[in-house]
Amino acid sequence: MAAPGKLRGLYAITDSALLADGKLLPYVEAALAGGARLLQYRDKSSDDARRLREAEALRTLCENYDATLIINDDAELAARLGVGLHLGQEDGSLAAARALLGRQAIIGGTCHAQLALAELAASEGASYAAFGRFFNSMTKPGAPAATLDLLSAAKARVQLPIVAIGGIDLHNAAPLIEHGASMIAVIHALFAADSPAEVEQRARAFSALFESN
Ligand SMILES: Cc1ncc(COP(=O)(O)OP(=O)(O)O)c(N)n1
Ligand SMILES: Cc1ncsc1CCOP(=O)(O)O
Ligand SMILES: [Mg+2]
Repeated sequence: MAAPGKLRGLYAITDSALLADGKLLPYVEAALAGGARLLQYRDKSSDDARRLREAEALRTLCENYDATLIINDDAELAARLGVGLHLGQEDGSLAAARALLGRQAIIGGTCHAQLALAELAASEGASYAAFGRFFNSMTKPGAPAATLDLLSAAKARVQLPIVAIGGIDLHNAAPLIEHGASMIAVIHALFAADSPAEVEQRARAFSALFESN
């Protein structure tokens, strides 16, 4: 199982549009330098060769910063690289992914706004339960809405670290942590930036929220 300290802090997620034009590696490195603990490679394309190349490069970066790479949606790619995995409700079985990736792998599951999905994820061997979206999300506007009350209930009932996602920025993140999120997953408010320096500054600010909570 994952070391407990790994599953607390900023969870950075890549976006192919925001990180086009050579930005992927410098912007991700900046997020890691700023303290991101998990890095999810989220690329919806079917260009398998590029996906493998990029994921390998991200794995090296994560190793350099003692962070963990998580692959979105693609259990085979995660197995090939020996890294973690995030699965949504339509992305296949958590139990099968656990069998494929082994006990040590970090495997997360999307639970939208439903405690029952989190309890199921726990029983199937997930490492964390992800709830959200909590706010308006530019990246995934149609994701089901979750509330702070749900987070409190999940903290009390679900035996897994909780990830909050969806429209999270530096102004709205703190209450999520106060209500039980052990990680906050961020795309737009981290990577829609003009420079790697700006990404690093934002990542530091997100990470600092976990020191005071
Ligand atoms: C940490 C985290 N939480 C939720 C999601 C959403 O997963 P999913 O519902 O499968 O949607 P896509 O991201 O695949 O569009 C996630 N990726 N990461
Ligand atoms: C993948 C995903 N799942 C629920 S909301 C979301 C998008 C998160 O991105 P952003 O931080 O830009 O709202
Ligand atoms: Mg998915």
